[in-house]
Formats: sequence, structure tokens, C-alpha cells
Amino acid sequence: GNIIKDVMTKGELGIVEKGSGVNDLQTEADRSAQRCIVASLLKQFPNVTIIGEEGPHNEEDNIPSEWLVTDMDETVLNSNYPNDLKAINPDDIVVWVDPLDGTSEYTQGLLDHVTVLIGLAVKGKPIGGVIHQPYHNYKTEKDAKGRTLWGLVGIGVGGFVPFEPPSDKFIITTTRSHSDAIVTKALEALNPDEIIRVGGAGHKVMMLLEGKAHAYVFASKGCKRWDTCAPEGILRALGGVITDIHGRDYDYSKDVSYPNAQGVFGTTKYVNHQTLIGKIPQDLKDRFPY
Ligand SMILES: Nc1ncnc2c1ncn2[C@@H]1O[C@H](COP(=O)(O)O)[C@@H](OP(=O)(O)O)[C@H]1O
Ligand SMILES: [Mg+2]
Ligand SMILES: [Mg+2]
Ligand SMILES: [Mg+2]
Repeated sequence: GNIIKDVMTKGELGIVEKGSGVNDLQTEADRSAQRCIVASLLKQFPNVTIIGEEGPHNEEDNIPSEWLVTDMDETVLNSNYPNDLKAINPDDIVVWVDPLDGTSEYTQGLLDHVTVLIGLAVKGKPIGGVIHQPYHNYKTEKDAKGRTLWGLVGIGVGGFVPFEPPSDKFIITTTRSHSDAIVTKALEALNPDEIIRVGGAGHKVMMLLEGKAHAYVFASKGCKRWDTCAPEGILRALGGVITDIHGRDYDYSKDVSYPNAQGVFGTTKYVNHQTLIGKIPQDLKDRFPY
């Protein structure tokens, strides 16, 4: 989070167009934050697979020593772990890293949409994650420090207070910078009372976690596993779920292809996931074949 803020303060974003579509940018903040996260994780967990959005890591990467994060969260470490979590083999773990989620919004100065996502998948299932929001409340609080939300299935969540969304209306959150006719059609089929358009998969799932929306719907193949792993891990710790628009789980094992090519459909536990999936017309679903 500090690296992302430092790059913005210096003002030299070093924007590169990644070329896989409209609004697919990378900045110096994406690159540096990924190097920090990957090097810090590898130092303590050399045997787990780590996959980051900004490409494979270089074993010889010498990051500035002050970037290496070595401390751990005592509240999490002191938790009472369920037995199935105690016996995990490092070979079964994949950490999905999105060093800066909401890059479009970052470059446009919509800074509170930005998050850092570190997701934990075990045997292909997203079971936990961390969402760091470096610019939380930055407009209203002087010296705002950002915040870190976490969740682990079987243990719970921390860093925020879960809220139930309003029971008298139905609110969907979706993309603000990657919309198209199909994305819109899927939203119309669900007939929401309100649509909240914000940047980043992390930010949208925070809307679900904090009761600002009931569902996150994105009928597009634009999101990748690193966008959804961490948010999904936390959402699942609260009884919610993310699937594709057919209602099937994504596989987060190390050998999968990265795109969430059948769309993103996330819900809180307060609405019926399969009932909502059932409202998406079949011809629209057929646009997202396996
Ligand atoms: N058509 C597309 N092409 C490339 N990336 C896309 C995309 N649609 C969504 N994404 C990625 O999915 C994440 C959430 O998108 P959105 O804010 O539109 O909901 C963003 O992650 P990054 O900012 O980490 O790249 C965004 O780039
Ligand atoms: Mg990106
Ligand atoms: Mg992302
Ligand atoms: Mg990113």
C-alpha cells in the first residue's frame, strides 16, 4: 500500500498498455507492489506457488530491503485452526496476487477504488484472502492509513465489520470501466433497484462484505483468477460465494488458464445465488461456453 502511495505522490506512473483490450494498463505501482509481495512471500514460504498478475517473478530480483515484509498478524496466527487447515501440503497451495486492483481508477485519481489482493487457494478452492485498501477514507481523514480486510474459511474475518445489505431493495455492483452490451443485458435481466459502478473486483466484493450491495455481476470474460481469489476467499468465510454466470465454481489450481472466461457472479449469503443465476437468459449464458 505504501509503495502504491509513493508512486502516486511522486507522480511518475510509468503507464504501459498491456494490449489485451481497452483499459488494460500497468503502472510502476503495479510492478513494484508485485515485486514486494512476491519477494516477501517467497522468503517465508519458498515452497508455495505464487501467481501474480504482472507476470512471472525473477528469482534474482533484489528488492529494496525496506520493502521486505516479515511481520505477521498475531490475531490470525493465534486463531484456532480447523484440522483440515493444519495439515495442508505446500504443494496444494496457490497464492494469487493482484498487486493493484483497479488500475484504471488509480490512473484516473479514483483512489479509494484501489485495492491490493492476496488470495489463498488450497486444492483449487479459494479459502482465504487479504484485501488491503491503501486509500480508505483518504478524502475525509487526514493521515488516513488505509485498512486491511482478511478472511479464512473456518476461522472468520477481520479488519472490518460485516453488514447485512438492505432487505427492502436489491442492489448490484458492477464494473465502471469495462462495460459492454452483454454486461448491461445481464444486469437488466436481474432487475435491480440500484446499480453501483465502482472499479476493481476487490472494491466490489468489499461492497458485498459491508452490506452495500447484494450481488456482484460481471457478464464478461475480462476478470482473471487474481482478481477474484482473495475477495472470494473472504466472501466465502462469511457464507457468500463467487461462481461463473452458469453458477459453477472456478478452479484456482496452479495449472488453470487465468481468465474467468465465464464471467463473475458473486452473492452474499442474504440472497439465493442459484435463483439469481436462473434469471440470466440462456442465450446470454451461451455466449460464455466452456
Ligand atoms: N476487458 C478487460 N480487459 C482486461 N482486464 C479486465 C477487463 N475487464 C475487467 N478486467 C480486470 O478486472 C478487474 C476488475 O475490473 P473492473 O474494475 O472493470 O470491474 C481489473 O483488474 P486490474 O485493475 O487489476 O487490472 C480489470 O483490469
Ligand atoms: Mg491489470
Ligand atoms: Mg485486478
Ligand atoms: Mg491488477
